[in-house]
Amino acid sequence: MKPLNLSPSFEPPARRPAPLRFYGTFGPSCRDEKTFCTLLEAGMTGMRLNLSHGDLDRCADWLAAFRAAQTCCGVTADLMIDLHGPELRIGTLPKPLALSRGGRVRLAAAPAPDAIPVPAAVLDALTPDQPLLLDDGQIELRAVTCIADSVCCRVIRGGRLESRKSLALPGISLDLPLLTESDRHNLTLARTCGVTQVMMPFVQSGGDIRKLREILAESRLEELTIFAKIENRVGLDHLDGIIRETDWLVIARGDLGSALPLWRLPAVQKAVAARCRAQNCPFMVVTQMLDSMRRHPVPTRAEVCDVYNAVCDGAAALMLTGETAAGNYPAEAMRYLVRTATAEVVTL
Ligand SMILES: Nc1ncnc2c1ncn2[C@@H]1O[C@H](COP(=O)(O)OP(=O)(O)O)[C@@H](O)[C@H]1O
Ligand SMILES: C=C(OP(=O)(O)O)C(=O)O
Repeated sequence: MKPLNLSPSFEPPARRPAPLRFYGTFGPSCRDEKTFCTLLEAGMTGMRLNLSHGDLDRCADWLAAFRAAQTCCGVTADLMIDLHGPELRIGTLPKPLALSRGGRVRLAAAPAPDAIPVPAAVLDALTPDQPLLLDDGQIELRAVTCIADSVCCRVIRGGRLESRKSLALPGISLDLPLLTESDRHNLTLARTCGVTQVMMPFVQSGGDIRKLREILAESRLEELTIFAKIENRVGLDHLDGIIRETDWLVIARGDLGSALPLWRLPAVQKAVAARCRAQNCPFMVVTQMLDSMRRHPVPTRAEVCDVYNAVCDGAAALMLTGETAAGNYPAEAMRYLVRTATAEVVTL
């Protein structure tokens, strides 16, 4: 594997940008006024809508509840849209699929019973033995036979696969457009929906951010703050150019963790943080910060340490994803996130 062109630095942050920002993610567990009020009272400063799971117009009720909660609590919060962009995901399944180790499963471009729907570009790129990582690497498949419109895979690591989960093809880089048709449609709705910030997935170069700025300007959305997600090796290789162009950088550990051997992720996170600090670029750390709180009301010791370490490394924002979107304890998770990140330094 080519060495990453990043030198780690363990210098303490020059300054802690204040105040810290905290985000939750909309989803089935986080869509009513009461929940939003609890999150805002806990210190949340903004919500992110992941457009890979639904368009802005389909979330009108959620957005109205979020606005009502801000009025009720007397605060103003950010509304961030996370574009679909060139991210690879599986399509919609009629029902979740149970995949067992050693079993076989078919990938197809068109919906078919018991097949996983994937973009046609994925089928074209697959060759026998190519690994596929699904749902941030929870599930692993290996291509066995590849024919034009269908690929048969062996299940290496099984699990329960739900609709629209992430898909990574280690070692393969597909040339996909910066924005999808649905992204362009959502941008036309952004102003009326009160969007204040936009997250761009799989940023590959400073040029991607310049292009996004042009598109935002054409849509009269130039005031939106841009958050560039670093999610793969190409993004890491072009980090300086991306930092120069973006307003914020996002260390998006879900997809980034599938693009590298997972044990290298902590060192890469530290190195990206150091580069952001050196160039005075505010950055956000995201994904699985309090993942066990999807199922439990109290986080693990390792999770609270991860949150605090991210702040010590200079993160100016932290975001919860599945913990608020689809977890059982969204309010408790936000409370732990804010309290841990803002806990006083201890001198012994
Ligand atoms: N807008 C939405 N509509 C329905 N479900 C959603 C939405 N956003 C998120 N979710 C659910 O919450 C989970 C976690 O959210 P997120 O981390 O944004 O997605 P993912 O892990 O798929 O990138 C998603 O996998 C999905 O099940
Ligand atoms: C937040 C992330 O992006 P997504 O939820 O789109 O996978 C991530 O990859 O860490």
